[in-house]
Amino acid sequence: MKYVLVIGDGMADNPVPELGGKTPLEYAKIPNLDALAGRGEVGAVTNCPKGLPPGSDTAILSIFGNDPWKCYTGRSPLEAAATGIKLNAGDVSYRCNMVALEDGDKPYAEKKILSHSGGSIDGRESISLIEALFFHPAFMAAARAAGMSVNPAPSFRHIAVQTGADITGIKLIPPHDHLGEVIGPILPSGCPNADVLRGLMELSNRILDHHPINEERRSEGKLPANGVWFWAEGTGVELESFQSKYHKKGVVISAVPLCHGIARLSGLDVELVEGATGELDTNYEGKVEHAVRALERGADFAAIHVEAPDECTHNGDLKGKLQAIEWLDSRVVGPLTEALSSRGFDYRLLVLSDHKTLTATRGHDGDPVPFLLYDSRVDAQSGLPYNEKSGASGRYLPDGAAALMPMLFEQDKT
Ligand SMILES: O=C(O)[C@@H](CO)OP(=O)(O)O
Repeated sequence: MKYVLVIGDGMADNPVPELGGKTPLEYAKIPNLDALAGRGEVGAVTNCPKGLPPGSDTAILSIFGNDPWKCYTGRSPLEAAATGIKLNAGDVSYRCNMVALEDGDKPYAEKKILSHSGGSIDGRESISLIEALFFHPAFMAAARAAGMSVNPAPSFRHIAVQTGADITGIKLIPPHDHLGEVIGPILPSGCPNADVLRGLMELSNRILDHHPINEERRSEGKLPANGVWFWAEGTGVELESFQSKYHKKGVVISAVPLCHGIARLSGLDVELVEGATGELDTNYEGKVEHAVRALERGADFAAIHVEAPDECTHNGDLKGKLQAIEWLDSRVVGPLTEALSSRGFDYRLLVLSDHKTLTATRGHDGDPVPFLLYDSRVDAQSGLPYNEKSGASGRYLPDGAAALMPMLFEQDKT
C-alpha cells in the first residue's frame, strides 16, 4: 500500500468576478482531479489555526501532523533547517527576501513594494545580489554591528541569522500580503532591534538599486530586486518524528525550503529535483518521477508540493494561477496516478491546498480549503468535482494537524 500527498500551494481561492463568479479551481480544466474526486471523498479542512498567521508555515506544519500551537516558533527556523543551519540559544533567524521596490527618488518609507520575490528572480541572480550586498563595505559593517549573517538560497528566499538579538515586541510583516502598498506602515517596528533591521533594509535599497544586475533586469522589462526584507523571525525549533507518529517512511519533494525544513526536522527524506523552481516553470514531471522512484525503492509515503499557484496569485497573475492548477492536474496528478496503477500499487491519495491565496487581495487567507481523498481500492462515488463548493458540502475537519495524516494512513478508524 502506498500513500501520496499532493499540495497545490495557495490554489484554493474565493469566487473571482473575472471568472464569472467561479473560483480558479472551479474554472480550470482539471479532469484528473475531478475524476478522482468523483470516485473519492471531497471535504474541507482548516490547516491554519485561528490566532496564528495564515501561511504555508502554519498550514504545512499542520498537514504533516504538527500542531502549530505546540511547535511553531516562526517560519524562518523551519526554512533554516532545510540546509542544516543550526540556531544556538540567543540566535534569531529571519527570512531575508529579495524584494522589488518602486523606482524613483522618493524617500525609502514612501516607496511601494511591487514584488515580494524581486520579480520572481532566479536563484543565480538572487545569490549574486545578496552576496554583493553582504560584501559591500558599508552593509558589511552595519550587518556585523547588528550581529547578522546571511545564508544565500537559490531563490528569493535567503535566511539571515542574528546573534544575541532581542526581538521582544518586534513586528515584522510578510511582504507578500502587502503588495502594491507604501512600505512606511509595514516596516519593522516595536523594539530597538526593529530599527536596526529597518536601517539594514533601507541601506540595501540604496546599494542594490543601481546594481548592474538590476539595471539589466530593468532593460529586459523585469522588476529589479532592489532591496531585502526581513520577516518570519524565530528561534530554534524541533518537530516530532513522522515515523514514530505514523509508522511510515516517507519522502518530500518540493522546491521550497519550508517543505524541505519541515521534512528534515520530522525525519522524512528530501528529494531535490533539478529544475524545480517554485514558479510556474517548475519541473512537474521530475517531481512525479522522483516520487514514484522513492515509492518503488520502498518508501510508504511521498509528498509532492507545487508552489506555482501561490506565486502566480501573489504576482496578480490569474492566467498563471489557472495554468498552474491545470498543470498540477495534467502534469502531476494524471501521470502520478497512471504510474502508480501501472506498477500495480494500491494507493491512497490526498490532494489539497495548504491555505487559500486570494486573487482579490494577492494575499493569504486562513479559511478552510477543499481536500480530496482517493483510495484506489474503492469507489466511494461522491460524484463531486474537486473545488471549494464540493469541499464545503462534505466532511469538515476543523483541525488539519490532528486529522489529515491519520485519515490518509487509515489510522483514524477505531
Ligand atoms: O515563500 C514565501 O515567501 C511565501 C510567498 O511566496 O510562500 P507561501 O505563500 O507559500 O507562504
